[in-house]
Amino acid sequence: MISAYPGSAVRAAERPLLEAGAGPELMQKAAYGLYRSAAALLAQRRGRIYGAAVVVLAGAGNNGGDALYAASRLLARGAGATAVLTSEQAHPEALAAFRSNGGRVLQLRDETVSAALALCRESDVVLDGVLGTGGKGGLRSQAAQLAVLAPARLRRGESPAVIACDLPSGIDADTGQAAGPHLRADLTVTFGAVKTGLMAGPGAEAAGEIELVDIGIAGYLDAPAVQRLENRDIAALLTEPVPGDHKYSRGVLGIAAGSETYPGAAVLATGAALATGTGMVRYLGPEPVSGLIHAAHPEAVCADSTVPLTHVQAWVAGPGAGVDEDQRRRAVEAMASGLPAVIDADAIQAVEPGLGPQVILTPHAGEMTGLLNSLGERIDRPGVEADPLTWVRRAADLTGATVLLKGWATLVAAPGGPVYSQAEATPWLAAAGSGDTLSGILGALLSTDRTGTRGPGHYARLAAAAASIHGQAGRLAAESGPVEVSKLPEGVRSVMADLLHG
Ligand SMILES: NC(=O)C1=CN([C@@H]2O[C@H](COP(=O)(O)OP(=O)(O)OC[C@H]3O[C@@H](n4cnc5c(N)ncnc54)[C@H](O)[C@@H]3O)[C@@H](O)[C@H]2O)[C@@H](O)CC1
Ligand SMILES: Nc1ncnc2c1ncn2[C@@H]1O[C@H](COP(=O)(O)OP(=O)(O)O)[C@@H](O)[C@H]1O
Ligand SMILES: [K+]
Repeated sequence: MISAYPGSAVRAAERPLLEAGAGPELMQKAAYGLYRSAAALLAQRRGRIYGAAVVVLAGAGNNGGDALYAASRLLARGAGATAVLTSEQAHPEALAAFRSNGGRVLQLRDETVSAALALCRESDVVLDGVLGTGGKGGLRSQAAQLAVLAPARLRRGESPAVIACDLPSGIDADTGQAAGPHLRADLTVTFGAVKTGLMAGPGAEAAGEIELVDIGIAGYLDAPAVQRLENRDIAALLTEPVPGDHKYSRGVLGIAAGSETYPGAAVLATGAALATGTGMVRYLGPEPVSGLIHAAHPEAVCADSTVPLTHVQAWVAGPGAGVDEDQRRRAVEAMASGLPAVIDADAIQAVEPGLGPQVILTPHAGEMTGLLNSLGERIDRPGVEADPLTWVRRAADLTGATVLLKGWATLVAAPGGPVYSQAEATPWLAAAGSGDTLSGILGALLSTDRTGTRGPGHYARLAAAAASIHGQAGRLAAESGPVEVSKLPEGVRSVMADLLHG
């Protein structure tokens, strides 16, 4: 489990140590961790550190100090380094150490911006030490022009690799918002604790990989604000059949999805649920859709019945439901059933406040915007995308349901409770029908759930697990080319096999 804390909480945890005079020691620990990561990356890419070209973007504060000290260590191993100072001030001791190890300095001004960008582009690694947890708003003045730098992962290039010191400069350490221009990284080396701003929204997109450097403040932190499940956490949530099982005891999933207009959604959700290991799918919907489901998945049991007359352990309602009135009624019945229920796509329009955490809403940003406005908030889609952490919490609190907000980092909030962020996905998953498979995966996890846990956050954990399995299946599929959503269940089966037996 990865735990993340707002930048403000990390600063508060550091305070007693700073007051006790441990500031320089903390900075050396941070800088050493940054140096180690940069050295490993350089060794991997070019075989050795000697002769590497390093650029440090250094702001006025301690973030610049960390980056300058890290670069000093690279200088000591034979790298060449230039510090681009984005402010008239720089951390004095760190800059002195950098100079005395042979580092060159370029003051960023209007007339040196293009030289600075050229230096970055010709370098092997750029250390972003412009702003850290002390940053307010986006990059300003000439530093804003550095935001055009694209990390190697976004250019499919070898160099320069961009390493963010603590967090990408210009990103809000608490929310992940980008109030203005910001830098983007291949790797973020973060100090003391992962910041929540690296787990959500623009911050998650800008961070790249995340590495945590322990600087000895863990004992001063309270409960995390956001968590991320790792595979061992997900494995602990999964249920395997045991010798005495029969199809009903393994868990039956009811799926009320698809319509004459959008029949495929039901096929995709069913396929994904079966690949995740539900014992049985009972499908409710119109005959033409049942026919397609039977053709693709003969094991599914289909009827044109109602939710109360159908015996299952969990529901999925909404994918591809369109304006089908029967499917809408089934979604409302599923929400009222008291059973775990995934409410997706068109069914989200039927949501009313007063739900319980066993109801899991799975909007994308557009559906989230509609939901929030129907609940009295005034927010547009760009507003949701800019600060998804705030809005996913708000939606959970307003509805009483668990809310999963899809995106590059998928966020899950339990009402009044924990928040999870999963970022295993690939942008190849931004494809029609991809969300339908996510609801099938989540439905299957809910139907087979035998952990016996019903405490706060349990449904959020299962939803986070589903998002991770979906994301990992997408990554696996993308290894052999563009993702064909109808083939995604094959990836889901492999990911499940690894989780269960890996
Ligand atoms: N406090 C500590 O104990 C430790 C802090 N560390 C590092 O220190 C960082 C925090 O350092 P600071 O508090 O000095 O803050 P920062 O280095 O994040 O930046 C603060 C400076 O930038 C200016 N500034 C703020 N927003 C700006 C903007 N939008 N455009 C231009 N200038 C802006 C401020 O006026 C101030 O001079 C952490 O992120 C981390 O990298 C590490 O050395 C570990 C220990
Ligand atoms: N840029 C992205 N990077 C990674 N995953 C993404 C991205 N955009 C969307 N996804 C994922 O793809 C899925 C898309 O779901 P959704 O928009 O509901 O699709 P549909 O309604 O067509 O089935 C979600 O799981 C979402 O998290
Ligand atoms: K930074």
